[in-house]
Amino acid sequence: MLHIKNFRKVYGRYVALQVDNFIITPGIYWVQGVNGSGKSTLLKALAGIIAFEGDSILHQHVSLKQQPTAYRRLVNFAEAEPVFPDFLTGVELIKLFSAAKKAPPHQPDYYLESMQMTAYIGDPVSTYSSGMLKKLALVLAFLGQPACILLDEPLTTLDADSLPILYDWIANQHDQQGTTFLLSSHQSFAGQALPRVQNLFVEHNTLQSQR
Ligand SMILES: Nc1ncnc2c1ncn2[C@@H]1O[C@H](COP(=O)(O)OP(=O)(O)OP(=O)(O)O)[C@@H](O)[C@H]1O
Repeated sequence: MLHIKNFRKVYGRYVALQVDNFIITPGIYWVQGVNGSGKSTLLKALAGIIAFEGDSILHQHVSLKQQPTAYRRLVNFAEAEPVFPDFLTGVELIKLFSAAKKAPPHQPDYYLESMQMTAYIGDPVSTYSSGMLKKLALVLAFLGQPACILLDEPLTTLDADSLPILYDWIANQHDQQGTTFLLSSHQSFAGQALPRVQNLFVEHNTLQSQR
């Protein structure tokens, strides 16, 4: 359960997003909103990547503001358009994230094999296509034992073969670990392969469960 409390994000004088009190119960959520509505702002803030007023509290006691390290170990995030230092290889990034997230040994192997990434994962990320970078960002977001995984525009740049694999990862992680997912998109959800998806809307500079 994620409790968003007295949330306010301003860019200069512009109030991009305000969420007074919102509880996200365990589940898989499709966070929908038009371009510029504030989806990335919400996910980055909840991931602890950008500063905001208010707090995000996991499981009623792990506060992003009070226990930032513990919170960030439990809340994983993949950017819409991931950027990594060019000179690092996928393997090095996986090692870095595995250490930070305390991932069990060999946890990445399943993801790398199922998304057919083993042939290039040892290469520098400067040689990756946008889809290859996206897959790497998705693998990194599953490392450790996250209570919550935030995926910003997870479907963009993924090829048709990779989509059902990602849906399998999400469904298995949710069923086996109880991980909550927030998946943002400007489109309606159309992935029948993923059951029990609930809708959330970022509209009118706030987060709501109904239009
Ligand atoms: N760093 C920033 N500085 C100033 N304004 C920003 C910044 N980042 C976002 N904004 C503004 O905040 C609002 C929300 O942006 P955000 O990127 O969160 O939207 P989004 O819903 O993710 O959009 P998209 O679907 O196009 O990715 C927009 O009006 C945007 O112009």
